[in-house]
Amino acid sequence: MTDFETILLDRKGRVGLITLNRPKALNALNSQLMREVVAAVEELDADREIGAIVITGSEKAFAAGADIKEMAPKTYSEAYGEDFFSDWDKISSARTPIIAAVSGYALGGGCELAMLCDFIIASDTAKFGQPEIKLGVIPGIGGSQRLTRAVGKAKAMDMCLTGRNMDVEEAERAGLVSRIVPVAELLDVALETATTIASMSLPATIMAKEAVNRAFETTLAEGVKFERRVFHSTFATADQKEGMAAFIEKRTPEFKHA
Ligand SMILES: CC(C)(O)CC(=O)SCCNC(=O)CCNC(=O)[C@H](O)C(C)(C)COP(=O)(O)OP(=O)(O)OC[C@H]1O[C@@H](n2cnc3c(N)ncnc32)[C@H](O)[C@@H]1OP(=O)(O)O
Repeated sequence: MTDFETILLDRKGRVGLITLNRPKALNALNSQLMREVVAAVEELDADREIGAIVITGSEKAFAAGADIKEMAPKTYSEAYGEDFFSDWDKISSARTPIIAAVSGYALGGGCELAMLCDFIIASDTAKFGQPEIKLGVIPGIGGSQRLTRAVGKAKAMDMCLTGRNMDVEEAERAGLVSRIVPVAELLDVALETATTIASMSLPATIMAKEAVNRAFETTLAEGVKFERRVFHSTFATADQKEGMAAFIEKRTPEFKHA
């Protein structure tokens, strides 16, 4: 396991928990934190004993965005030359389901990190925003694309052009957040949810994630065809036999994740 300084990595049964841990900077995403989050996701994703991942921050801030102090002096040729922020794409390539457990500020890169996860469970104190416009830039980790897909053009334009924050009720109504829970219960609910996911057949959860994500990248007809082919392939797994046998025998399935 890698040593981490700006995140904490725990394993809780079949769930991997990544906690952003730069409290003095409200979890501002500097290059070290970014490297560590990507490395932790890759490590957990490669571990067949892990069936779901939770990424969380502190009560005050999931993350207040990319580290403005680190980023401010960058030149165009540095940003372009190093393909600044492209490493974050590795999070969306993870096959294991990832839940963002968001409390407090999820701004700029913080909102984008939450949207790189598969869904967001938020506390009643969560605030989401893409305030980059106020800094003279635009989102750079997919905010203009993923926010638009999540909440539609009108709200995404409003957020990206004014830089205003959404409170959690607005975010839930708009479809950015799957559930709102009291702040004191956020981590427990996220871990319980992740444990539920991790108790399902791992091949089936990976296939379900891939199928839902395909909906954003293809036509309806192609997406339905993709889903059907993947559905057919579940009949090659031991877990399909076990899941259906367990239903018929009125018992809890014992998935082998194979
Ligand atoms: C990835 C891209 C391309 O999409 C771009 C981005 O993500 S750009 C960044 C977008 N985020 C922001 O613009 C939010 C910046 N932060 C704030 O507006 C405020 O900090 C706040 C509203 C979230 C919270 O305000 P407050 O409670 O008053 O706390 P502060 O005193 O402002 O902050 C405490 C401490 O944290 C540092 N901090 C906060 N955010 C960042 C950040 N994004 N980068 C670097 N540092 C940040 C802040 O400077 C304070 O530290 P000190 O200066 O006191 O040492």
